[in-house]
Amino acid sequence: MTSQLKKRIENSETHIFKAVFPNTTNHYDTLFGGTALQLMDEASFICATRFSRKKVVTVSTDKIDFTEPIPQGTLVELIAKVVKVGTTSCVVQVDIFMENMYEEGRTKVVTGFFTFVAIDDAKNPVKIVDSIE
Ligand SMILES: CC(=O)SCCNC(=O)CCNC(=O)[C@H](O)C(C)(C)COP(=O)(O)OP(=O)(O)OC[C@H]1O[C@@H](n2cnc3c(N)ncnc32)[C@H](O)[C@@H]1OP(=O)(O)O
Repeated sequence: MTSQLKKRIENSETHIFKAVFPNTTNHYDTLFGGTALQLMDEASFICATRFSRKKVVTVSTDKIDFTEPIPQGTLVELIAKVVKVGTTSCVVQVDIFMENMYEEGRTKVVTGFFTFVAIDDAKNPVKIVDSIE
């Protein structure tokens, strides 16, 4: 991988923080799974867009495991990073980290992989980056 491509990947790493307020939780007072998926899709979309600076669409997501509940009143950070670059596609890894508001330290609770394809105005796949120098 060239240094320019590495720089592009580094610059497009995307971080989003959220407070787990009651409007995002389920009847167990933990973050609703569908909300977590929506946040992950959004973070990965922003990352793929900033990486390519082109129109991108989600073509696929891999299996996503919810290894720990995320209680109401915690803070979460989503970190999205390009981990694979294809011809017209790229794969973005999204991790969700959970932390207590009043304690240092955090735990990785969810990981997912999202594949995006760059498209033109006619919705046909185009190169994800114009030239990989
Ligand atoms: C941001 C949003 O909300 S998007 C909304 C949800 N997403 C959509 O509506 C997308 C709907 N899907 C589509 O329009 C089409 O499937 C497209 C444009 C994404 C791809 O069209 P295709 O004809 O499948 O393209 P094609 O076969 O040339 O594949 C394009 C790339 O996608 C990859 N790809 C296609 N299907 C998959 C898949 N299921 N999993 C992983 N990668 C895939 C291919 O490997 C290829 O990558 P590469 O060029 O880096 O090697």
